[in-house]
Amino acid sequence: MSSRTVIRGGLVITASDEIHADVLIEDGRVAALAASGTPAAAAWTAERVVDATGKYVIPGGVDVHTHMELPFGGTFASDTFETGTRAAAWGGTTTIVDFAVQSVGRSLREGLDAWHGKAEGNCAIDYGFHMIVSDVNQDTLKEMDLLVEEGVTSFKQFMAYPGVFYSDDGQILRAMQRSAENGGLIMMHAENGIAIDVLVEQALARGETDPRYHGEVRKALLEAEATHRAIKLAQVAGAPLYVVHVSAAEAVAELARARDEGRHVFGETCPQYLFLSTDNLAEPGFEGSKYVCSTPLRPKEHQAKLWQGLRTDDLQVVSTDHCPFCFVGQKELGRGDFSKIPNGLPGVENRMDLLHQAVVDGHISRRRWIEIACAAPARMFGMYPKKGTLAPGSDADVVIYDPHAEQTVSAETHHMNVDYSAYEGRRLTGRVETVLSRGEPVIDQRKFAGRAGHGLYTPRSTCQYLQ
Ligand SMILES: NC(=O)NCCC(=O)O
Ligand SMILES: [Zn+2]
Ligand SMILES: [Zn+2]
Repeated sequence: MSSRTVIRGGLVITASDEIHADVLIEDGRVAALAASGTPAAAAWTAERVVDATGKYVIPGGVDVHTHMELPFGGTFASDTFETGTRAAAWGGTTTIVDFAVQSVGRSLREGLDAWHGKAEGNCAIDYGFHMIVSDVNQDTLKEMDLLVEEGVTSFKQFMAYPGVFYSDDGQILRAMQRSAENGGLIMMHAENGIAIDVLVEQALARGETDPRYHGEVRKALLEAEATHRAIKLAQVAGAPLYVVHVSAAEAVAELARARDEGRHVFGETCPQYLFLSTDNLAEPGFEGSKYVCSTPLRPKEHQAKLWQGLRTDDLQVVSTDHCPFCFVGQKELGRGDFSKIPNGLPGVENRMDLLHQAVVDGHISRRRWIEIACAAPARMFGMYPKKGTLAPGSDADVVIYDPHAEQTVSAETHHMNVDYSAYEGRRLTGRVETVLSRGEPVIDQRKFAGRAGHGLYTPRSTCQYLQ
């Protein structure tokens, strides 16, 4: 039996258009859009009519960098797929791409199966997977081909974290060569981890143990150097490259230069680098641990270059790198030694609102908001136009967004399973009102109406900027 919903009277915003239009949804997909008030739109009948007058009607957010339940530093990221995807929906995100992890000595398949096991039946919104490749060998390289065929088309490698996720330049080159052949996209954590470990050891020996030293040893120059090296390795391999969580102005410059040369090099940044800084890492007592992530927060001056990169398309995507650890019992593991603080910040619920605030503040346009948060991530990782836009045939992942509502961000009211907010007390203009996932309400007028298990696994095609 077919089910129909009509959303009436809102301003529909996609990456390319803004139009006062009604949206007809049939069987979980967008069936048609028509200018509000026209006879075509007026003729539509439906079981459910949503009034969006005075609101924005936007595609659901696509967050292509999350770490639900990630094992890190002797503990696990505190959001499960159930709690994390519910929180994502509250924040207007309707698709996540999380990172399955290959452990050293194990196969990609084993890691991927484990992540399917964690996610299946638990998600409130749709999800896909990238694969973290921690152990490049002949078997792994062959497995990469199979994963691309089955819809896991992107692989993260780490130039940081020696002894954990780290790959050396030879391993990186081999994986890049393979991805040049099989169409996969290498996602790079670009920091010189070997040099950073020397600086960590020296800082600790000087008694510099507070969280702020995490930012000092993970130098912008070592992010820039690794970014440059990754770009050159990709060039040698003839492979495209996507650099994750870019935080340093110097790294943006490396990306810009490569793009000016016409290379297939892409960059992602995250809200924490746009809205937070080393001032947060230096908060008194052990408060700074709440802001420990890698790449680290940078001095405020870097933010202008990140915004500029987002406006000029030297950076294409804003994702969260959502990787929450509670202050009590988890971040506290690093009291007396900043290198033992689990790395990562919560944010899956905050991204769409923070980026809307960037619209209000004049950093980006409304359409660029949708581009960097919905359309570009969907294209980058092979999900467009099913995800990331509102067009006939797209999944009806729709957010009714109130651009005038005021909110104060707080751990008291957020839905992420973590005991603090990185944005505590921040006043924001704009708020999610209703969220549909494939036509079904997940958030209905600020009440949770979804269910664990509604979210489906989404296999992906290869990067659509290269097709
Ligand atoms: N970013 C971070 O600090 N934690 C998550 C793991 C990663 O993305 O490197
Ligand atoms: Zn990383
Ligand atoms: Zn990450």
